[in-house]
Amino acid sequence: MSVAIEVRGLSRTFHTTVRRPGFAGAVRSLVNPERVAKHAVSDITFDVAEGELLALLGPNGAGKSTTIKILTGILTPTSGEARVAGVVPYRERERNARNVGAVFGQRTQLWWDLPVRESFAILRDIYEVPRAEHAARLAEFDDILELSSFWDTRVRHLSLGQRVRSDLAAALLHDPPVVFLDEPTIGMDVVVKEQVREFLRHQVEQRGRTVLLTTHDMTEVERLAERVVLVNHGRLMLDGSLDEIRRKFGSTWQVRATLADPHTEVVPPPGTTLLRHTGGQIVLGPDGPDAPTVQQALKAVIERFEVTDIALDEADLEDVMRAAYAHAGEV
Ligand SMILES: Nc1ncnc2c1ncn2[C@@H]1O[C@H](COP(=O)(O)OP(=O)(O)OP(=O)(O)O)[C@@H](O)[C@H]1O
Repeated sequence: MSVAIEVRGLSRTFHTTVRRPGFAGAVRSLVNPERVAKHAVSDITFDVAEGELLALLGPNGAGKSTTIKILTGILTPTSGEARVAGVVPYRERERNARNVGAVFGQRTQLWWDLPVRESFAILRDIYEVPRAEHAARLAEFDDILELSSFWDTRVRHLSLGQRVRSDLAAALLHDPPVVFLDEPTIGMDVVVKEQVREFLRHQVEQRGRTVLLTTHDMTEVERLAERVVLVNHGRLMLDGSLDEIRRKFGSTWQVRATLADPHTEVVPPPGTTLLRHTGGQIVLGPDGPDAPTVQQALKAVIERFEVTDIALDEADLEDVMRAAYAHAGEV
């Protein structure tokens, strides 16, 4: 399979000046500014195959947006190389713009004072998309995103969910093979989130687009991505399938039990750890090399606590990622 996005040893350092505290410090900073280097992205290497949806994950400040900004041509790297659909984005910005669509969940690329449909028409003219093709694509997007109910409304009057759906359509109207989405569903309700996910699945599976997505929503990752790249402090910590991440950082089981008396003091059985304790419900997972087997754990929980209900679960992806981030922080 061909590679759509190639990232090789990519680094980006920002230099900022810091103000020293107090009046004397401010004067000193003016005369002799103290410059600090922030390594937002450090020596990152990964590929995304054509038609693949990859989730780029990491805690706040990990370097995800900086990576996407380099790949969309907004930022130039300090060192390293990147290619998107064969184009070096920061050297050939215009050529790259034809090959990529981008949605930054926090910002809009639409014209604030125009009805959505007029924004679409402007984009059609900018990208020189034939009218019939444009109309057909818009109808296809409308099928899933239900844009026609609000596309005569000015962008400034749209709700967040309507605005982001419009932004998604706008980003794909020129039929780019590669799509970058930086937290596209942030702040949306579950119905709109599901609509956006269905749209993305359709674009990847039916249209063969390549998608690089950042999100903090683990449900989204589970529903959409097969592969995940995890970054922290600007460095790549892991590149693998969700299954690999689960195997590496997830406990192999979780026992969920409801306590007969919610006020019971919970001391986990040896070799287990208390993952959550809300109301009368406890969730335990294995801890360390001497963790019990799942049968032993179930037996230990029943013996130790008076329970009204007990169940066995696969580890929750939120917990797996928390463990992965914690591990990444130690490296
Ligand atoms: N223009 C800039 N000048 C200085 N520092 C910057 C600049 N842009 C980003 N940074 C710093 O680089 C680091 C990485 O930021 P980035 O926005 O890429 O993180 P992120 O993974 O997208 O985070 P989040 O999940 O919070 O959006 C942060 O420490 C940030 O403060």
